[in-house]
Amino acid sequence: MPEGMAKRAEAARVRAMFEAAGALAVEAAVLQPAELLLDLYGEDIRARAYVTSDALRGEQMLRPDFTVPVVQMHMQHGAEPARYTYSGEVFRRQEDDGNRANEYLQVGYEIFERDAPHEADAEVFALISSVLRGLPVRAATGDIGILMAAVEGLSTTERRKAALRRHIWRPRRFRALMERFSGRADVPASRVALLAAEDAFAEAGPAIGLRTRHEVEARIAALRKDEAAGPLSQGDVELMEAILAVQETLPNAVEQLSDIAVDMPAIADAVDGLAKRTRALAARGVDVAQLSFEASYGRASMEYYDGFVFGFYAEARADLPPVASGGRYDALTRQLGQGAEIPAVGGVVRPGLMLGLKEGTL
Ligand SMILES: N[C@@H](Cc1c[nH]c[nH+]1)C(=O)O
Repeated sequence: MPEGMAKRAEAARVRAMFEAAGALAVEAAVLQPAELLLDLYGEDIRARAYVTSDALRGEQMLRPDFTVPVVQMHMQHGAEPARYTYSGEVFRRQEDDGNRANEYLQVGYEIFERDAPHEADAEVFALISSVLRGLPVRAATGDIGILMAAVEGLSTTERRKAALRRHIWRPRRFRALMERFSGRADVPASRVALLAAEDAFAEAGPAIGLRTRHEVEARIAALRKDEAAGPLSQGDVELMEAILAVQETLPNAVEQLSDIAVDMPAIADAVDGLAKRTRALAARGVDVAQLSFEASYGRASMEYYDGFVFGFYAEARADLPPVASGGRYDALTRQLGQGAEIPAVGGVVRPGLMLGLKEGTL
């Protein structure tokens, strides 16, 4: 059988498994409205989407995934509980590695469910595990919700928290901000001079930028306020570092994070959610004692994730993209919900990679 057909047959087989688990099969257009949807993916995908323009419809993009169009479709028809499956190509530019496909098949499963989010998380993970059973893959898990709660729990200004929240997805930038806010990195001399100046405009020369004088003044005022807020405490910095360093089997991670939560109560609910998810996974037969959890995992993927995140990787081929991946995206349903929202979680598998692993042709 030609390779493309074999992949399609594999995709159909997986989709049938997702339908058997209770999902309704849906489709999404290949061309999606970029102006409306592209920002929801975050920086990485925004840079990698194929965007083109259309005189009638404005900017269009080749769908970079199905989750966003499926959420949009679901929220247009109310926000009731539902389960969906889909199968088809997604398109992402590859900038660094020419061997990685820029067009490939995904088969996905999405759950919209109000009650017991940990049960829905476990359902998606266990279902995808069962689809991959027998293949040489290992799983990795994380939880973006714990990082978001940790940022929320810092004793600092709302402005600094917002900056850290935005950069959860850019670990190096996040670290640099933590250093700056804690006073460990020097403030650039030009910034010190600007903030100390009696009249910041005195030696500024003529206005040549696009910002108005009023906007520049507002920015300087915000920077002064930020400086006056004082540094993040050493304790906060250490707690954040301790969280980011958690890399353990799932039960040990729950234990470590519970210890940290004693000193940072802001993460207690999120850690409780992790403990519940761990029990729900075990109840579905997942060997949680062998499952790895990394607090920093998932910080480079879709920026719509805000809770559980996971991926399955070919054991002997660290160079390959994940064979399956997914996560929770509650806030995305609110962003597309026109006032409505419903917690949601899902994941995809790549039938092309599954087949390659099965046949040893990767
Ligand atoms: N859409 C995600 C996978 C996913 C599905 N549901 C949740 N996450 C991706 O393409 O990477």
